[in-house]
Amino acid sequence: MQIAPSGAAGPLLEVDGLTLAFGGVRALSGVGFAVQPGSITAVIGPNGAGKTSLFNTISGFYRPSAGSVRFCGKDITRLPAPRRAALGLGRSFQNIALFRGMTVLDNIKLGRHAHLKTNVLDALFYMGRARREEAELRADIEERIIDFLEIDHIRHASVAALPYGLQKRVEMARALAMQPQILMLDEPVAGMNREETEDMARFILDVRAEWGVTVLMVEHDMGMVMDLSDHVVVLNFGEVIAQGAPAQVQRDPEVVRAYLGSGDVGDLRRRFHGPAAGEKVA
Ligand SMILES: Nc1ncnc2c1ncn2[C@@H]1O[C@H](COP(=O)(O)OP(=O)(O)OP(=O)(O)O)[C@@H](O)[C@H]1O
Repeated sequence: MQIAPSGAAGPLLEVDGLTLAFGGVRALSGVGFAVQPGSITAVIGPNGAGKTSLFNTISGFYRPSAGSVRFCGKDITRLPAPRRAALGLGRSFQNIALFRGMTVLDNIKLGRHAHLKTNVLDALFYMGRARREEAELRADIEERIIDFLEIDHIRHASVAALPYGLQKRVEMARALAMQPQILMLDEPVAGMNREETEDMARFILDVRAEWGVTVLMVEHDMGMVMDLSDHVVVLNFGEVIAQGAPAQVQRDPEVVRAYLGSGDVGDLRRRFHGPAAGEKVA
């Protein structure tokens, strides 16, 4: 099942020479990589490496001082964030950005509004079409996204009352309701326990397999990154220091150095694979 066509051949998203500074701090320096349609691409890097700055620049919240962002072959570098969302760039946030006083269903509906074809004038003069779209919208949300993410039982619950793992899932549902071609997930399993992490990993794989949505994520959980990703981009101090297949990136000496302030190679191995059987973690 695919909710949006993947568009032009070639990379779905291309970032080239992206540079961003906050006063004297260079958050991004000439960052470049491509996201292939149907792939799962992960951006990793130590704290402060520039991952969130990169996400905010791709989705249009920050304006880069140099470089470009191309989506489906089109230059979108100067496009405001809502236009990018309407084109098919959906995203979730590191700190959940849901309307906590609203229900799950209402939060998801807000995501879908980025895509409604009816504008205000249309709505005034062609109420029939608006109502049809509303009905389709409800069916779409209820039958597909809610079922898919297994949140049927909480559709009328207030978001504020939900456990963290479920709130993250609702945020993903809202992003999916935008019918994105690419789903950008900012730390999708941060703060989750092992079971919640495994559930979310399964949903990410299913989003790609069943909905044909390309995934770009920032994530600190190295086990998940290495298990799920086709392509890994490593940032350090705002620069891409390595990129490639997970196995290739793990062996890269620059990546090892970037992650190893302590010089302890075992630390990196644990970050990538978790503790070995019987191993005590300090
Ligand atoms: N709004 C801002 N104003 C000033 N400096 C900022 C701002 N946002 C980020 N920075 C700086 O830019 C650099 C990159 O930060 P960023 O948050 O993008 O890194 P990150 O890789 O996402 O870190 P983390 O893993 O801790 O979330 C850091 O030096 C940070 O202090």
